[in-house]
Amino acid sequence: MIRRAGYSLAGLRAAWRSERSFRDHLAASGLLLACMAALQPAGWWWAVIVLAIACGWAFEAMNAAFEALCDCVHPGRSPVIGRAKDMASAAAFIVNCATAVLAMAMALSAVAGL
Ligand SMILES: Nc1ncnc2c1ncn2[C@@H]1O[C@H](COP(=O)(O)OP(=O)(O)OP(=O)(O)O)[C@@H](O)[C@H]1O
Repeated sequence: MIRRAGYSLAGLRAAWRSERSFRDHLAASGLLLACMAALQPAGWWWAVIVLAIACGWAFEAMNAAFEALCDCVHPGRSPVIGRAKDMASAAAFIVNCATAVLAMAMALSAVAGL
């Protein structure tokens, strides 16, 4: 159990070091959490947004792992690899868009006092 958690932390470190989009994502998450601390939305918003942020991190990590695997298995250019990477990127993009919509809804409801 502890050994497996160590592998996971090593994976997080690798994603942090090698993937700019992963670092950008963590920075955006910190900013969103800081906005929430300032806006003080209803308690359930914290659960929803933290879950969305965690999904975003997970998808970014999976996307980074998939890209690394593609580059290892097929180092040269290939339209199939390009499409596969685009689709993995689209998966992370969808989660990030959903998080952005939730963040806007949270901000509106906090400002409106709901
Ligand atoms: N081997 C390849 N063959 C063809 N197209 C590729 C290849 N590698 C990357 N691409 C294209 O370049 C895009 C960016 O790929 P790259 O591996 O550089 O990811 P990245 O810059 O880290 O992107 P992300 O922000 O999604 O992490 C891919 O989505 C794909 O369209």
